[in-house]
Amino acid sequence: MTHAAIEGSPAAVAGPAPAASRSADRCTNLFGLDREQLRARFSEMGEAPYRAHQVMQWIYRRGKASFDEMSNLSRTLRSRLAAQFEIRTPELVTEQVSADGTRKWVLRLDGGNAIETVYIPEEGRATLCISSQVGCAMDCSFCATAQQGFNRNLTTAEIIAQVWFAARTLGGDFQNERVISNIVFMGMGEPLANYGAVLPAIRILLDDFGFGLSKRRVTVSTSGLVPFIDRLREDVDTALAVSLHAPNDALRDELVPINRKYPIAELLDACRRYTAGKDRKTHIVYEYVMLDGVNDQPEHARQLAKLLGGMSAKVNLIPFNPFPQTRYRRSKPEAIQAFAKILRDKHILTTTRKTRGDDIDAACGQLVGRVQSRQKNRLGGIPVVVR
Ligand SMILES: C[S@@+](CC[C@H](N)C(=O)[O-])C[C@H]1O[C@@H](n2cnc3c(N)ncnc32)[C@H](O)[C@@H]1O
Ligand code: SF4
Repeated sequence: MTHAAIEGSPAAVAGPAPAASRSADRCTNLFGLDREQLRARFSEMGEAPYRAHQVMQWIYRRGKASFDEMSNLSRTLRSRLAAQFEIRTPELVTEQVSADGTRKWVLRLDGGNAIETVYIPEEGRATLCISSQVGCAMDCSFCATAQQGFNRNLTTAEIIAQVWFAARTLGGDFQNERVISNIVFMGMGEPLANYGAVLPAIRILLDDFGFGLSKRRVTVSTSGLVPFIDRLREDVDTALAVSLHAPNDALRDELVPINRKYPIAELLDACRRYTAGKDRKTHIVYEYVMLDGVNDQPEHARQLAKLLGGMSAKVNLIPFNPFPQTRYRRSKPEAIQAFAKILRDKHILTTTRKTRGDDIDAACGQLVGRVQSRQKNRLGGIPVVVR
């Protein structure tokens, strides 16, 4: 086992290459291959690359997971594909449906781990919240996932399988119905700490699923891994949400320990680079969990307004979602309103997140899945990714 510190090159935390990219694998899970990778595999097999596109259409536009059903491919090709590839659909452990229609699925992974995926239908949109890691090593003090520790990165295939599973379970036609209009990497884990698997997953979401997701409808939420914010902009430039949660370094060091590595000034510089040259309406959403008596005072709101003044920013206040053994409490509604008013008076676009699915522990930060043999590790107080 080696320990890769967050220090240094992005590759240090990108984790191992997803299984899907190791072309020597005998049975590659097709959920893990983006268009270019699949075309390359078809070329290696001596098959016309356009066939790769046909296969992807069966999987991501028609929701099929069996080669037998791919009727525009010859019998010979279908059996060659079955010998080299698999389409491994996830195994459902439990499904819970909230009074507000939110659905939470616990999906089993190899090795006894399980992750959680949440579907949130709302007026005019339907958001799927997906996981990127089993647990999380970032150790934010107010997050239930952090309490689980970190086990491993998800592969691209495991990320994509969540979306495919949700679309199939919701019973929609992948092509014609907007069963899923938005995807947010806000489930278990820090997506930018698993960049090597998350990037191809984003490409598959944008290029191949039939929902017609634009990059504005895919949101990567991060606790602030600065080098990867820059990489994301260069590579796919999706919508970005930043978990800020505090207006000064002293408090953020305590709530979001990665701040000790990438303090607020560095983080906001990366955010400025992310929005540079874009339409002013392209905001970064700054998430701010409202913790009673901790970060919810008028002084905090004034500091936050000063910090974000002049930036393409929208603040999303998230009422804290409690979990067993937490030391925090949710801010009082009056405190949240007063906080929002201070920001709005300073012309900062501010919304308060409606808590969804909390009766089934499916709200932000409540996802725990099942994390086997936790390997959370710390180096000088900075969480490290273990691989
Ligand atoms: C679980 S995280 C996953 C994405 C990424 N790791 C991040 O921190 O942005 C998604 C969002 O939930 C927030 N969150 C975590 N724990 C929470 C809690 N107990 N109550 C409300 N929001 C929480 C995070 O701060 C973040 O904004
Ligand atoms: S808030 Fe995000 S980064 Fe922090 S521990 Fe939870 S999942 Fe990880």
